[in-house]
Amino acid sequence: MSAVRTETESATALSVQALRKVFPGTQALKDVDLTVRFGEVHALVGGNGCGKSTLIKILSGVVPADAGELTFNGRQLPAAELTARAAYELGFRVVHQDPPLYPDLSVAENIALGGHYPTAKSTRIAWGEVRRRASELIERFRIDVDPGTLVRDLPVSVRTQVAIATALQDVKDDRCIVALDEPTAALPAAEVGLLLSTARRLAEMGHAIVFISHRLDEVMAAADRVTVMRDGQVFAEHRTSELTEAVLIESILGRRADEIRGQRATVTAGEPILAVSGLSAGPVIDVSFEVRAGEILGVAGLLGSGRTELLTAIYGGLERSAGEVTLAGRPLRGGMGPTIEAGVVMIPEDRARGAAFLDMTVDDNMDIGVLNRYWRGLRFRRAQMRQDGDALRARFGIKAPSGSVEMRTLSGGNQQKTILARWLRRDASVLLLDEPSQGVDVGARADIYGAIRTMTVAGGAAVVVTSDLEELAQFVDRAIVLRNGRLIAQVSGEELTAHRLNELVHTQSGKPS
Ligand SMILES: Nc1ncnc2c1ncn2[C@@H]1O[C@H](COP(=O)(O)OP(=O)(O)OP(=O)(O)O)[C@@H](O)[C@H]1O
Repeated sequence: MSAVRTETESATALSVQALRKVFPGTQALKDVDLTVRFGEVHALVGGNGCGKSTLIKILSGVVPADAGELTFNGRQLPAAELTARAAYELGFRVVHQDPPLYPDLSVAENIALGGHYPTAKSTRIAWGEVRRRASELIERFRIDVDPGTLVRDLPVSVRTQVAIATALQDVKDDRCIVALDEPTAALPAAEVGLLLSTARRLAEMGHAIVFISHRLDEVMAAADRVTVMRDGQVFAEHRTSELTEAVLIESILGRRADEIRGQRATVTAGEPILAVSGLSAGPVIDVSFEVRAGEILGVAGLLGSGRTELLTAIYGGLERSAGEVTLAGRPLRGGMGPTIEAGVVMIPEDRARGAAFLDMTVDDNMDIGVLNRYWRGLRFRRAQMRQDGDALRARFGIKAPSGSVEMRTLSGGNQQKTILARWLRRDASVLLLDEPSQGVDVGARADIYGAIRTMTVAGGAAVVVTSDLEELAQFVDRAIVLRNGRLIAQVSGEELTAHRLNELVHTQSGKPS
Protein backbone atom coordinates (compact mmCIF):
# COMPACT_ATOMS: atom_id res chain seq x y z
CA MET A 1 0.00 0.00 0.00
CA SER A 2 2.93 2.33 0.71
CA ALA A 3 3.59 4.59 -2.24
CA VAL A 4 7.18 4.51 -3.37
CA ARG A 5 8.10 8.00 -4.38
CA THR A 6 10.49 8.06 -7.26
CA GLU A 7 9.78 11.58 -8.41
CA THR A 8 11.73 14.46 -6.96
CA GLU A 9 10.83 15.12 -3.37
CA SER A 10 7.91 17.42 -2.74
CA ALA A 11 8.09 20.70 -0.86
CA THR A 12 8.93 20.82 2.83
CA ALA A 13 5.81 21.19 4.96
CA LEU A 14 7.46 21.19 8.36
CA SER A 15 11.01 21.57 9.44
CA VAL A 16 12.12 21.17 13.04
CA GLN A 17 15.63 22.19 13.97
CA ALA A 18 17.57 21.58 17.17
CA LEU A 19 14.39 21.36 19.25
CA ARG A 20 14.92 21.02 22.98
CA LYS A 21 12.67 20.50 25.96
CA VAL A 22 13.54 19.79 29.56
CA PHE A 23 11.00 18.73 32.20
CA PRO A 24 12.08 18.47 35.83
CA GLY A 25 14.26 15.36 35.96
CA THR A 26 13.95 14.54 32.23
CA GLN A 27 15.33 15.94 29.02
CA ALA A 28 12.38 15.01 26.84
CA LEU A 29 13.82 16.36 23.55
CA LYS A 30 17.51 16.71 22.78
CA ASP A 31 18.24 18.66 19.60
CA VAL A 32 15.53 17.06 17.49
CA ASP A 33 15.71 17.65 13.72
CA LEU A 34 12.86 16.53 11.50
CA THR A 35 11.62 17.28 7.99
CA VAL A 36 8.12 16.37 6.80
CA ARG A 37 7.05 16.92 3.19
CA PHE A 38 3.72 17.76 1.61
CA GLY A 39 2.07 14.74 0.06
CA GLU A 40 3.65 12.21 2.40
CA VAL A 41 2.57 10.13 5.36
CA HIS A 42 5.48 10.46 7.75
CA ALA A 43 5.39 8.08 10.70
CA LEU A 44 6.88 9.03 14.04
CA VAL A 45 7.72 5.97 16.11
CA GLY A 46 9.73 5.07 19.18
CA GLY A 47 9.58 3.47 22.60
CA ASN A 48 7.29 4.76 25.33
CA GLY A 49 8.62 8.02 26.71
CA CYS A 50 10.96 8.77 23.78
CA GLY A 51 9.36 12.19 23.26
CA LYS A 52 6.74 11.81 20.49
CA SER A 53 3.86 13.44 22.35
CA THR A 54 6.10 16.20 23.67
CA LEU A 55 7.14 17.00 20.09
CA ILE A 56 3.49 17.12 18.94
CA LYS A 57 2.48 19.27 21.92
CA ILE A 58 5.25 21.73 21.11
CA LEU A 59 4.27 21.83 17.44
CA SER A 60 0.68 22.56 18.39
CA GLY A 61 1.81 25.39 20.68
CA VAL A 62 0.40 23.93 23.90
CA VAL A 63 3.78 23.19 25.49
CA PRO A 64 6.56 25.77 25.12
CA ALA A 65 9.92 24.58 23.80
CA ASP A 66 13.19 25.59 25.48
CA ALA A 67 15.07 26.09 22.23
CA GLY A 68 14.99 25.34 18.51
CA GLU A 69 13.55 26.66 15.25
CA LEU A 70 10.38 25.64 13.47
CA THR A 71 9.34 26.21 9.88
CA PHE A 72 5.70 25.62 8.89
CA ASN A 73 5.03 25.84 5.17
CA GLY A 74 7.99 28.18 4.61
CA ARG A 75 7.39 30.40 7.65
CA GLN A 76 10.14 30.19 10.23
CA LEU A 77 9.93 31.13 13.90
CA PRO A 78 11.71 30.36 17.18
CA ALA A 79 10.01 27.32 18.70
CA ALA A 80 9.78 28.97 22.13
CA GLU A 81 7.50 31.66 20.65
CA LEU A 82 4.91 29.39 19.09
CA THR A 83 1.41 29.78 20.53
CA ALA A 84 -1.55 27.46 19.96
CA ARG A 85 -3.22 30.09 17.83
CA ALA A 86 -0.13 30.64 15.68
CA ALA A 87 0.30 26.88 15.18
CA TYR A 88 -3.32 26.66 14.01
CA GLU A 89 -2.94 29.61 11.67
CA LEU A 90 0.25 28.11 10.27
CA GLY A 91 -1.76 25.02 9.32
CA PHE A 92 -0.83 22.56 12.07
CA ARG A 93 -3.68 20.28 13.21
CA VAL A 94 -3.73 17.40 15.68
CA VAL A 95 -6.31 14.63 15.82
CA HIS A 96 -6.07 12.43 18.91
CA GLN A 97 -7.14 8.80 19.28
CA ASP A 98 -10.11 9.81 21.39
CA PRO A 99 -11.37 12.88 19.51
CA PRO A 100 -13.31 15.36 21.63
CA LEU A 101 -16.62 15.13 19.77
CA TYR A 102 -20.08 15.52 21.34
CA PRO A 103 -21.69 12.07 21.25
CA ASP A 104 -25.26 13.32 21.56
CA LEU A 105 -24.97 15.81 18.71
CA SER A 106 -25.13 15.00 15.01
CA VAL A 107 -22.16 14.86 12.67
CA ALA A 108 -23.23 18.20 11.12
CA GLU A 109 -23.54 19.85 14.55
CA ASN A 110 -20.14 18.58 15.62
CA ILE A 111 -18.53 19.90 12.46
CA ALA A 112 -20.23 23.27 12.97
CA LEU A 113 -19.14 23.42 16.63
CA GLY A 114 -15.56 22.74 15.59
CA GLY A 115 -15.59 25.77 13.27
CA HIS A 116 -17.97 28.70 13.28
CA TYR A 117 -21.72 28.28 13.27
CA PRO A 118 -23.05 30.02 10.19
CA THR A 119 -25.66 32.50 11.33
CA ALA A 120 -28.54 34.03 9.40
CA LYS A 121 -29.28 37.78 9.48
CA SER A 122 -31.21 37.44 12.73
CA THR A 123 -28.04 35.84 14.30
CA ARG A 124 -29.98 32.59 14.55
CA ILE A 125 -28.02 29.55 13.49
CA ALA A 126 -28.61 28.82 9.82
CA TRP A 127 -29.31 25.09 10.08
CA GLY A 128 -29.69 24.61 6.35
CA GLU A 129 -26.22 26.05 5.89
CA VAL A 130 -24.83 23.86 8.72
CA ARG A 131 -26.12 20.76 6.94
CA ARG A 132 -24.99 21.93 3.50
CA ARG A 133 -21.44 22.58 4.73
CA ALA A 134 -21.30 19.26 6.56
CA SER A 135 -22.47 17.41 3.43
CA GLU A 136 -19.80 19.17 1.38
CA LEU A 137 -17.07 18.17 3.83
CA ILE A 138 -18.33 14.60 4.09
CA GLU A 139 -18.15 14.35 0.33
CA ARG A 140 -14.75 16.00 0.12
CA PHE A 141 -13.27 13.65 2.69
CA ARG A 142 -15.28 10.73 1.33
CA ILE A 143 -16.76 9.76 4.68
CA ASP A 144 -19.50 7.18 4.55
CA VAL A 145 -21.93 8.88 6.93
CA ASP A 146 -25.17 10.85 6.97
CA PRO A 147 -24.71 14.38 8.41
CA GLY A 148 -27.75 13.87 10.64
CA THR A 149 -26.39 10.75 12.39
CA LEU A 150 -25.58 11.14 16.07
CA VAL A 151 -21.86 10.75 16.75
CA ARG A 152 -22.49 8.17 19.45
CA ASP A 153 -23.95 5.83 16.80
CA LEU A 154 -20.79 5.91 14.65
CA PRO A 155 -17.99 3.34 14.59
CA VAL A 156 -14.82 4.71 16.19
CA SER A 157 -12.96 5.00 12.87
CA VAL A 158 -15.75 7.12 11.36
CA ARG A 159 -15.68 9.34 14.45
CA THR A 160 -11.99 9.92 13.82
CA GLN A 161 -12.72 10.72 10.17
CA VAL A 162 -15.32 13.25 11.30
CA ALA A 163 -12.74 14.74 13.69
CA ILE A 164 -10.26 15.05 10.82
CA ALA A 165 -12.85 16.76 8.59
CA THR A 166 -13.74 19.07 11.48
CA ALA A 167 -10.10 19.98 12.03
CA LEU A 168 -9.54 20.71 8.34
CA GLN A 169 -12.85 22.40 7.50
CA ASP A 170 -11.55 25.95 7.29
CA VAL A 171 -8.47 25.11 5.25
CA LYS A 172 -8.47 26.90 1.92
CA ASP A 173 -5.64 25.04 0.20
CA ASP A 174 -4.53 21.47 0.83
CA ARG A 175 -1.35 22.51 2.64
CA CYS A 176 -1.91 21.43 6.23
CA ILE A 177 0.33 19.44 8.50
CA VAL A 178 -1.99 16.95 10.17
CA ALA A 179 -0.69 14.98 13.15
CA LEU A 180 -2.64 11.78 13.81
CA ASP A 181 -1.73 10.78 17.35
CA GLU A 182 -2.17 6.99 17.73
CA PRO A 183 -5.42 7.14 15.74
CA THR A 184 -5.72 3.36 15.56
CA ALA A 185 -4.78 2.42 19.15
CA ALA A 186 -8.36 1.81 20.25
CA LEU A 187 -9.71 0.67 16.88
CA PRO A 188 -10.95 -2.82 16.18
CA ALA A 189 -8.91 -4.48 13.43
CA ALA A 190 -11.72 -4.15 10.89
CA GLU A 191 -11.72 -0.36 11.12
CA VAL A 192 -7.97 0.17 10.98
CA GLY A 193 -7.81 -0.12 7.18
CA LEU A 194 -10.39 2.62 6.77
CA LEU A 195 -8.36 5.02 8.84
CA LEU A 196 -5.09 4.18 7.12
CA SER A 197 -6.76 4.84 3.76
CA THR A 198 -7.94 8.19 5.10
CA ALA A 199 -4.37 9.10 6.03
CA ARG A 200 -3.20 8.16 2.53
CA ARG A 201 -6.00 10.10 0.89
CA LEU A 202 -5.15 13.22 2.90
CA ALA A 203 -1.55 12.91 1.69
CA GLU A 204 -2.75 12.48 -1.88
CA MET A 205 -4.80 15.66 -1.50
CA GLY A 206 -1.47 17.37 -0.78
CA HIS A 207 -1.39 17.58 3.03
CA ALA A 208 1.53 16.39 5.11
CA ILE A 209 0.59 13.68 7.60
CA VAL A 210 2.50 12.92 10.78
CA PHE A 211 1.35 9.50 11.89
CA ILE A 212 2.15 8.31 15.41
CA SER A 213 1.66 4.63 16.14
CA HIS A 214 3.09 1.70 18.04
CA ARG A 215 1.54 -0.73 15.54
CA LEU A 216 4.40 -1.24 13.16
CA ASP A 217 2.47 -3.24 10.57
CA GLU A 218 0.30 -0.16 10.11
CA VAL A 219 3.34 2.08 9.86
CA MET A 220 4.74 -0.18 7.15
CA ALA A 221 1.40 -0.18 5.32
CA ALA A 222 0.53 3.50 5.50
CA ALA A 223 3.72 5.54 5.72
CA ASP A 224 6.16 6.68 3.04
CA ARG A 225 8.83 7.59 5.51
CA VAL A 226 9.42 6.89 9.17
CA THR A 227 11.41 8.76 11.77
CA VAL A 228 12.56 6.69 14.73
CA MET A 229 13.06 8.46 18.03
CA ARG A 230 15.06 7.06 20.90
CA ASP A 231 15.37 8.72 24.25
CA GLY A 232 14.50 12.26 23.12
CA GLN A 233 16.58 12.15 19.95
CA VAL A 234 16.04 11.28 16.32
CA PHE A 235 17.81 7.98 15.90
CA ALA A 236 17.12 7.25 12.22
CA GLU A 237 14.96 8.10 9.24
CA HIS A 238 13.89 5.36 6.83
CA ARG A 239 11.82 5.08 3.68
CA THR A 240 9.31 2.30 4.29
CA SER A 241 9.86 1.04 0.74
CA GLU A 242 13.42 0.17 1.74
CA LEU A 243 12.52 -1.27 5.13
CA THR A 244 11.21 -4.47 6.71
CA GLU A 245 9.25 -4.58 9.95
CA ALA A 246 12.10 -6.51 11.59
CA VAL A 247 14.62 -3.76 10.70
CA LEU A 248 12.20 -1.14 12.00
CA ILE A 249 11.89 -3.01 15.31
CA GLU A 250 15.67 -3.14 15.60
CA SER A 251 15.89 0.56 14.80
CA ILE A 252 13.39 1.36 17.58
CA LEU A 253 14.68 -1.00 20.25
CA GLY A 254 18.33 -1.55 19.47
CA ARG A 255 17.58 -5.27 19.90
CA ARG A 256 17.05 -7.93 17.28
CA ALA A 257 13.41 -8.48 16.35
CA ASP A 258 13.59 -12.21 17.09
CA GLU A 259 14.62 -11.46 20.68
CA ILE A 260 11.15 -10.13 21.32
CA ARG A 261 9.21 -12.85 19.55
CA GLY A 262 6.57 -14.51 21.72
CA GLN A 263 7.03 -17.99 23.08
CA ARG A 264 4.32 -20.59 23.01
CA ALA A 265 4.01 -22.88 26.04
CA THR A 266 6.89 -25.35 25.94
CA VAL A 267 5.31 -27.96 28.18
CA THR A 268 1.97 -29.62 27.55
CA ALA A 269 -0.74 -27.71 29.32
CA GLY A 270 -1.79 -29.23 32.66
CA GLU A 271 -5.16 -29.73 34.30
CA PRO A 272 -8.00 -27.34 33.49
CA ILE A 273 -7.86 -24.41 35.91
CA LEU A 274 -10.72 -22.33 34.61
CA ALA A 275 -13.78 -23.98 33.12
CA VAL A 276 -16.62 -21.95 31.66
CA SER A 277 -19.74 -23.89 30.83
CA GLY A 278 -22.90 -22.66 29.11
CA LEU A 279 -22.22 -19.10 30.24
CA SER A 280 -24.73 -16.42 29.26
CA ALA A 281 -24.37 -12.85 30.52
CA GLY A 282 -25.32 -9.61 28.79
CA PRO A 283 -24.47 -10.15 25.11
CA VAL A 284 -22.63 -13.44 25.84
CA ILE A 285 -24.68 -16.49 24.86
CA ASP A 286 -24.02 -20.06 25.92
CA VAL A 287 -20.20 -19.96 25.87
CA SER A 288 -18.16 -22.96 27.03
CA PHE A 289 -14.38 -23.44 27.13
CA GLU A 290 -11.53 -24.48 29.41
CA VAL A 291 -8.14 -22.99 30.14
CA ARG A 292 -5.42 -25.28 31.41
CA ALA A 293 -2.55 -24.66 33.78
CA GLY A 294 0.38 -23.23 31.83
CA GLU A 295 -1.80 -21.88 29.03
CA ILE A 296 -2.43 -18.42 27.59
CA LEU A 297 -5.80 -18.43 25.84
CA GLY A 298 -6.60 -15.61 23.42
CA VAL A 299 -10.07 -14.27 22.69
CA ALA A 300 -10.67 -12.82 19.22
CA GLY A 301 -13.81 -11.00 18.17
CA LEU A 302 -15.01 -7.68 16.89
CA LEU A 303 -16.10 -4.85 19.13
CA GLY A 304 -19.58 -5.89 20.29
CA SER A 305 -18.83 -9.62 19.98
CA GLY A 306 -19.08 -9.97 23.76
CA ARG A 307 -15.33 -10.40 24.31
CA THR A 308 -15.01 -7.84 27.14
CA GLU A 309 -18.30 -8.93 28.70
CA LEU A 310 -17.08 -12.53 28.71
CA LEU A 311 -14.09 -11.56 30.87
CA THR A 312 -16.26 -9.35 33.07
CA ALA A 313 -18.81 -12.13 33.60
CA ILE A 314 -16.07 -14.59 34.60
CA TYR A 315 -14.69 -11.99 36.99
CA GLY A 316 -18.05 -11.41 38.61
CA GLY A 317 -18.56 -7.86 37.36
CA LEU A 318 -21.50 -8.78 35.11
CA GLU A 319 -24.48 -10.81 36.25
CA ARG A 320 -24.76 -14.24 34.67
CA SER A 321 -28.14 -15.39 33.42
CA ALA A 322 -27.03 -18.98 32.87
CA GLY A 323 -24.05 -21.28 33.09
CA GLU A 324 -21.22 -21.98 35.47
CA VAL A 325 -17.61 -20.95 35.96
CA THR A 326 -15.30 -23.17 37.98
CA LEU A 327 -11.78 -22.56 39.24
CA ALA A 328 -9.81 -25.77 39.78
CA GLY A 329 -13.12 -27.61 39.96
CA ARG A 330 -14.74 -25.30 42.50
CA PRO A 331 -17.61 -23.07 41.36
CA LEU A 332 -16.99 -19.33 41.22
CA ARG A 333 -20.38 -18.08 42.14
CA GLY A 334 -19.99 -14.51 40.99
CA GLY A 335 -19.33 -11.34 42.89
CA MET A 336 -15.95 -9.70 42.47
CA GLY A 337 -14.80 -10.03 46.09
CA PRO A 338 -14.91 -13.85 46.26
CA THR A 339 -13.51 -14.12 42.71
CA ILE A 340 -10.47 -12.00 43.59
CA GLU A 341 -9.98 -13.94 46.82
CA ALA A 342 -10.04 -17.17 44.84
CA GLY A 343 -7.07 -15.90 42.82
CA VAL A 344 -8.62 -14.44 39.67
CA VAL A 345 -7.30 -11.03 38.65
CA MET A 346 -8.77 -8.92 35.85
CA ILE A 347 -6.90 -6.08 34.16
CA PRO A 348 -9.52 -3.96 32.38
CA GLU A 349 -9.09 -2.12 29.08
CA ASP A 350 -9.64 1.41 30.38
CA ARG A 351 -7.06 0.90 33.12
CA ALA A 352 -5.21 4.17 32.52
CA ARG A 353 -8.37 6.20 32.84
CA GLY A 354 -9.94 4.22 35.63
CA ALA A 355 -7.00 3.02 37.64
CA ALA A 356 -4.13 5.52 37.38
CA PHE A 357 -3.80 7.76 40.43
CA LEU A 358 -2.16 10.68 38.67
CA ASP A 359 -1.22 12.71 41.73
CA MET A 360 0.38 9.75 43.49
CA THR A 361 3.92 8.57 42.83
CA VAL A 362 4.73 5.87 40.31
CA ASP A 363 5.78 3.41 43.03
CA ASP A 364 2.65 4.12 45.10
CA ASN A 365 0.63 3.28 42.00
CA MET A 366 2.39 -0.08 41.80
CA ASP A 367 2.15 -0.80 45.53
CA ILE A 368 -1.60 -0.41 45.93
CA GLY A 369 -3.02 -3.85 46.43
CA VAL A 370 0.10 -5.47 47.89
CA LEU A 371 0.80 -3.17 50.84
CA ASN A 372 0.00 -5.86 53.42
CA ARG A 373 2.90 -7.88 51.97
CA TYR A 374 5.32 -5.43 53.58
CA TRP A 375 4.09 -5.65 57.17
CA ARG A 376 6.15 -7.83 59.52
CA GLY A 377 4.19 -7.63 62.72
CA LEU A 378 4.18 -3.92 63.50
CA ARG A 379 7.18 -3.16 61.30
CA PHE A 380 6.68 -1.89 57.75
CA ARG A 381 9.52 -2.94 55.42
CA ARG A 382 9.91 0.27 53.46
CA ALA A 383 13.39 -0.49 52.11
CA GLN A 384 12.18 -3.79 50.69
CA MET A 385 9.23 -2.04 49.07
CA ARG A 386 11.56 0.50 47.40
CA GLN A 387 13.85 -2.25 46.20
CA ASP A 388 10.89 -4.13 44.71
CA GLY A 389 9.73 -0.90 43.05
CA ASP A 390 13.15 -0.45 41.40
CA ALA A 391 13.09 -4.05 40.18
CA LEU A 392 9.56 -3.76 38.79
CA ARG A 393 10.30 -0.54 36.92
CA ALA A 394 13.36 -2.17 35.40
CA ARG A 395 11.46 -5.35 34.50
CA PHE A 396 8.66 -3.51 32.72
CA GLY A 397 10.96 -0.85 31.25
CA ILE A 398 9.03 1.96 32.94
CA LYS A 399 10.76 5.18 31.97
CA ALA A 400 10.71 7.53 34.97
CA PRO A 401 13.49 9.55 36.65
CA SER A 402 12.64 7.66 39.88
CA GLY A 403 9.76 5.84 41.54
CA SER A 404 8.89 8.94 43.54
CA VAL A 405 7.83 11.19 40.66
CA GLU A 406 4.12 11.81 40.15
CA MET A 407 2.33 9.45 37.83
CA ARG A 408 1.07 12.38 35.71
CA THR A 409 4.62 13.15 34.55
CA LEU A 410 4.94 9.77 32.80
CA SER A 411 4.19 9.28 29.12
CA GLY A 412 0.91 7.53 28.28
CA GLY A 413 2.54 4.18 27.56
CA ASN A 414 4.59 4.28 30.74
CA GLN A 415 1.43 4.90 32.77
CA GLN A 416 -0.08 1.83 31.13
CA LYS A 417 2.96 -0.25 32.02
CA THR A 418 2.88 0.96 35.65
CA ILE A 419 -0.70 -0.16 36.09
CA LEU A 420 -0.02 -3.50 34.43
CA ALA A 421 2.92 -3.99 36.78
CA ARG A 422 0.56 -3.29 39.70
CA TRP A 423 -1.72 -6.13 38.67
CA LEU A 424 0.84 -8.57 37.39
CA ARG A 425 2.71 -8.57 40.70
CA ARG A 426 -0.31 -9.91 42.57
CA ASP A 427 -0.41 -13.64 43.18
CA ALA A 428 -3.00 -14.84 40.74
CA SER A 429 -3.88 -18.27 39.49
CA VAL A 430 -5.90 -16.87 36.59
CA LEU A 431 -5.24 -13.58 34.86
CA LEU A 432 -7.93 -11.99 32.68
CA LEU A 433 -6.49 -9.22 30.50
CA ASP A 434 -8.40 -6.86 28.23
CA GLU A 435 -6.20 -5.21 25.56
CA PRO A 436 -3.00 -5.51 27.63
CA SER A 437 -0.72 -3.87 25.08
CA GLN A 438 -2.77 -0.85 24.07
CA GLY A 439 -0.49 2.19 23.79
CA VAL A 440 2.68 0.32 24.76
CA ASP A 441 5.71 0.01 22.52
CA VAL A 442 6.77 -3.10 20.70
CA GLY A 443 9.46 -4.01 23.27
CA ALA A 444 7.16 -3.49 26.24
CA ARG A 445 4.51 -5.63 24.59
CA ALA A 446 6.94 -8.55 24.59
CA ASP A 447 7.86 -7.79 28.22
CA ILE A 448 4.19 -7.85 29.22
CA TYR A 449 3.61 -11.22 27.56
CA GLY A 450 6.88 -12.38 29.14
CA ALA A 451 5.45 -11.52 32.57
CA ILE A 452 2.21 -13.32 31.75
CA ARG A 453 4.20 -16.34 30.59
CA THR A 454 6.22 -16.38 33.85
CA MET A 455 2.95 -16.60 35.71
CA THR A 456 1.57 -19.41 33.53
CA VAL A 457 4.82 -21.38 33.62
CA ALA A 458 4.48 -21.34 37.41
CA GLY A 459 1.15 -23.14 37.01
CA GLY A 460 -1.28 -20.29 36.38
CA ALA A 461 -3.40 -19.56 33.31
CA ALA A 462 -4.33 -16.41 31.41
CA VAL A 463 -7.14 -15.28 29.13
CA VAL A 464 -6.30 -12.34 26.87
CA VAL A 465 -8.67 -10.23 24.79
CA THR A 466 -7.01 -8.12 22.12
CA SER A 467 -8.17 -6.60 18.85
CA ASP A 468 -4.64 -7.01 17.46
CA LEU A 469 -4.83 -10.39 15.72
CA GLU A 470 -1.09 -10.40 14.91
CA GLU A 471 -0.47 -10.10 18.62
CA LEU A 472 -2.78 -13.04 19.39
CA ALA A 473 -1.10 -15.19 16.78
CA GLN A 474 2.31 -14.31 18.15
CA PHE A 475 1.82 -14.63 21.88
CA VAL A 476 -1.04 -16.97 22.85
CA ASP A 477 -1.16 -20.77 22.85
CA ARG A 478 -4.75 -21.17 21.70
CA ALA A 479 -7.58 -18.83 20.78
CA ILE A 480 -11.35 -18.83 20.86
CA VAL A 481 -13.33 -16.67 18.45
CA LEU A 482 -16.53 -14.91 19.49
CA ARG A 483 -19.15 -13.52 17.21
CA ASN A 484 -22.44 -11.93 18.28
CA GLY A 485 -21.87 -13.27 21.77
CA ARG A 486 -21.37 -16.89 20.69
CA LEU A 487 -18.19 -18.95 20.56
CA ILE A 488 -17.84 -19.87 16.89
CA ALA A 489 -14.37 -21.45 16.75
CA GLN A 490 -11.35 -22.63 18.68
CA VAL A 491 -7.98 -22.31 16.98
CA SER A 492 -4.60 -23.75 17.91
CA GLY A 493 -1.33 -25.04 16.48
CA GLU A 494 -0.62 -24.32 12.81
CA GLU A 495 -4.05 -22.80 12.32
CA LEU A 496 -3.35 -20.05 14.84
CA THR A 497 -2.36 -17.30 12.42
CA ALA A 498 -3.51 -13.68 12.13
CA HIS A 499 -4.89 -14.46 8.69
CA ARG A 500 -7.07 -17.33 9.92
CA LEU A 501 -8.29 -15.35 12.94
CA ASN A 502 -9.15 -12.47 10.64
CA GLU A 503 -11.25 -14.78 8.45
CA LEU A 504 -13.06 -16.21 11.45
CA VAL A 505 -13.71 -12.85 13.03
CA HIS A 506 -15.11 -11.32 9.85
CA THR A 507 -16.93 -13.88 7.82
CA GLN A 508 -20.03 -15.80 8.69
CA SER A 509 -18.69 -19.16 7.63
CA GLY A 510 -15.07 -18.63 8.62
CA LYS A 511 -14.21 -18.78 4.92
CA PRO A 512 -12.95 -15.77 2.98
CA SER A 513 -15.92 -13.80 1.63
N1 LIG B 1 4.71 17.32 32.35
C1 LIG B 1 5.78 16.54 32.45
N2 LIG B 1 6.59 16.61 33.53
C2 LIG B 1 7.70 15.83 33.65
N3 LIG B 1 8.09 14.95 32.70
C3 LIG B 1 7.33 14.85 31.60
C4 LIG B 1 6.14 15.63 31.42
N4 LIG B 1 5.59 15.30 30.22
C5 LIG B 1 6.39 14.36 29.68
N5 LIG B 1 7.42 14.09 30.51
C6 LIG B 1 8.52 13.13 30.25
O1 LIG B 1 9.04 13.39 28.97
C7 LIG B 1 9.41 12.15 28.34
C8 LIG B 1 8.76 12.07 26.97
O2 LIG B 1 7.35 11.84 27.15
P1 LIG B 1 6.34 11.76 25.94
O3 LIG B 1 4.96 11.76 26.51
O4 LIG B 1 6.69 12.79 24.94
O5 LIG B 1 6.68 10.30 25.36
P2 LIG B 1 6.01 9.49 24.16
O6 LIG B 1 7.09 9.15 23.20
O7 LIG B 1 4.83 10.21 23.64
O8 LIG B 1 5.55 8.14 24.90
P3 LIG B 1 4.29 7.15 24.68
O9 LIG B 1 4.65 6.29 23.52
O10 LIG B 1 4.27 6.39 25.95
O11 LIG B 1 3.06 7.99 24.49
C9 LIG B 1 9.01 11.04 29.29
O12 LIG B 1 10.16 10.65 30.01
C10 LIG B 1 8.01 11.70 30.23
O13 LIG B 1 8.05 11.11 31.51
